[in-house]
Amino acid sequence: MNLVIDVGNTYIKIGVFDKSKIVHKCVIEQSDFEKTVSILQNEYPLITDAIVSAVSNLSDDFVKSIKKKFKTVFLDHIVKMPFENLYATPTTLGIDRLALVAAAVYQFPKKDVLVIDAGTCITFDFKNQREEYLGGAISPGLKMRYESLHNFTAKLPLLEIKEPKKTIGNSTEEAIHSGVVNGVLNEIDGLIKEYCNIYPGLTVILTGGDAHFLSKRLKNSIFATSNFLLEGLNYILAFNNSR
Ligand SMILES: Nc1ncnc2c1ncn2[C@@H]1O[C@H](COP(=O)(O)OP(=O)(O)OP(=O)(O)O)[C@@H](O)[C@H]1O
Ligand SMILES: CC(C)(CO)[C@@H](O)C(=O)NCCC(=O)O
Ligand SMILES: [K+]
Repeated sequence: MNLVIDVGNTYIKIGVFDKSKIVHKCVIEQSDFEKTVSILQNEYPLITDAIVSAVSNLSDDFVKSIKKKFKTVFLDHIVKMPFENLYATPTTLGIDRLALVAAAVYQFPKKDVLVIDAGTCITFDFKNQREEYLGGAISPGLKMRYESLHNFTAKLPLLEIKEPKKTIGNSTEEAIHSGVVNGVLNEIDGLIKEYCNIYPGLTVILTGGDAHFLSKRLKNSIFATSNFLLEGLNYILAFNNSR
């Protein structure tokens, strides 16, 4: 069994996989990591291997504690990937984006796929039918947009994410919800449309912490899935262990 760990910008997401099937998933704060891994180890004593993807530098203690317990792959720009990376600056590409593209290659081989990950940031990542990764886009996530309106102004309150009641926001709160939520929805719908103009048979995946909230409100047809990145990491682990 495999322990699959996605260290995001805000949370750590952990999946336990039995071959290609996810049997357990949790989202935790960074500070609960050690405790959670011990609990999982007791619950799933058959875990032998682990893979870690991190968007930031991991502490030496973190690396040591995982290595001691499992045979571990730390995803970096050198680990072998099932696609060709045509990003102009491949070594600055986010590790999480590498994992998302790997998931797209395994689940939708020989297809044009756009992966949208709505988390701390919203990332767009495109791979074509030839399994070439071309790049995409990075923009602020929902929570970040609410926070930046508050942080960079004197008067705007910090609001929790909420569906706007109307397009024409008629109060400060409604105007912010309309701007942030409708802004993100129109951005996603608009970019999907632009990609579809170039790649008519495009498959669109929406994942990340805000995928569920957004998917119900998007015009375009998409696959919404919360485990896409973890599945990508599990595939990369299998791919590298079989070599
Ligand atoms: N229980 C929750 N607490 C806080 N934010 C949440 C929660 N559930 C969903 N979210 C949303 O999830 C987003 C955070 O993204 P995600 O859960 O994908 O993980 P992350 O580690 O923060 O980000 P990433 O993986 O993109 O680095 C925020 O924009 C927030 O609106
Ligand atoms: C964009 C984020 C922050 C999204 O988690 C991450 O993928 C990252 O730090 N990327 C590095 C820059 C890049 O991908 O080109
Ligand atoms: K993201």
